[in-house]
Amino acid sequence: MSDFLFKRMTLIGIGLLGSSIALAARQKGLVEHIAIHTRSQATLARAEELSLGDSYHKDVADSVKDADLVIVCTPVGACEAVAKAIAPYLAEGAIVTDVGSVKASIIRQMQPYLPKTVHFIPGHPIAGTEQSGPDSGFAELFINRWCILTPPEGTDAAAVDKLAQFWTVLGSNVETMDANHHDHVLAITSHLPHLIAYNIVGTASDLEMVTNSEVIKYSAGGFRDSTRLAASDPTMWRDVFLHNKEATLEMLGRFTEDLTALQRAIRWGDGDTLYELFSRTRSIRRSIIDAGQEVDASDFGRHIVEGGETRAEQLKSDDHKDTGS
Ligand SMILES: NC(=O)C1=CN([C@@H]2O[C@H](COP(=O)(O)OP(=O)(O)OC[C@H]3O[C@@H](n4cnc5c(N)ncnc54)[C@H](O)[C@@H]3O)[C@@H](O)[C@H]2O)C=CC1
Ligand SMILES: O=C(O)C(=O)Cc1ccc(O)cc1
Repeated sequence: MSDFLFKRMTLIGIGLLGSSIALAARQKGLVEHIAIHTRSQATLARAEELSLGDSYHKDVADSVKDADLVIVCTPVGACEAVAKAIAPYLAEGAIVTDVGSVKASIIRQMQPYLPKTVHFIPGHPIAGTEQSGPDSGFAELFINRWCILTPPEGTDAAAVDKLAQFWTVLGSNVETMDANHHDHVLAITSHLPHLIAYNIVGTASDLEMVTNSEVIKYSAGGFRDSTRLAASDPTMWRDVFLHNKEATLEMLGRFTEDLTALQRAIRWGDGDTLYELFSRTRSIRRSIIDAGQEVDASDFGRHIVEGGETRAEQLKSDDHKDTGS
């Protein structure tokens, strides 16, 4: 009997998430063989240079043959095409999962094409950085992070347990959730913050009275910390918003109303409203830090930034500075 949890893991897409899974699964001895397919020949060649897998496949059908675990690590918008392409070649009993940042759309895109003989269990590791591509991966990405599984009704419980075990060994805390609920939660905790970061950079770059070089020069005044997410991959985030349209628009509507209330308070010199909100939000933000969600495994992969501090160190010291009343 082998000790491997899976004999052959196929990764479709080998960017930040795919390469991190490859490195972590190898480090933990979870899989015997790692097969890699990705759309671009140059990326596949780079994955091979980095020795991320054991076999590299131009042909997606070829990559999934005999796999007992298939993880789709492409942008969300590619998942329907991937499901169509792999469906006829999947081994009976294989677990097919993904890492996409939205979940209901993944089920709509993939489930109709996948045979009933496989276990389809959508997943989302809430773990990442603003980097992308096969060079950006690192084995510690998933440590102490949540991984949400959204198995459709009727999914085999033993298969869900086996996939949960995979993520647990990679260091994650696993939770199962309804896909629609996932999409609402992530709309506010992840998708809206990214949209705001993209927007604030866009607004700043369009200003006539402030130059781009001034924005860069004086970015320590809040701009840098609040806009890191705007460096994230444009294809990935285009797909997230197109595929989590309803929940994002709902959260954006709420956000816009609240922002209008703040605009009003500033216009009318209503300091009490501003003070009350800022006090409440400060204590919420501090409780997130206290819960240990801020300085996380993804900081292992971050580049050292100016001044020799990592993002984690910066955040720690910034929070420290913040403690005055
Ligand atoms: N970047 C992040 O922080 C996180 C991303 N995710 C999700 O993980 C997925 C992948 O994201 P990243 O790894 O960051 O993206 P990435 O841009 O680093 O990598 C995507 C990979 O997919 C490949 N690809 C694109 N279309 C393809 C197709 N049709 N067939 C095969 N390969 C294709 C690309 O060549 C690339 O290798 C996305 O769905 C994203 O929503 C989930 C958690 C965190
Ligand atoms: O860089 C960050 O802080 C992120 O928020 C990474 C991230 C991006 C997308 C996800 O679905 C989950 C995590």
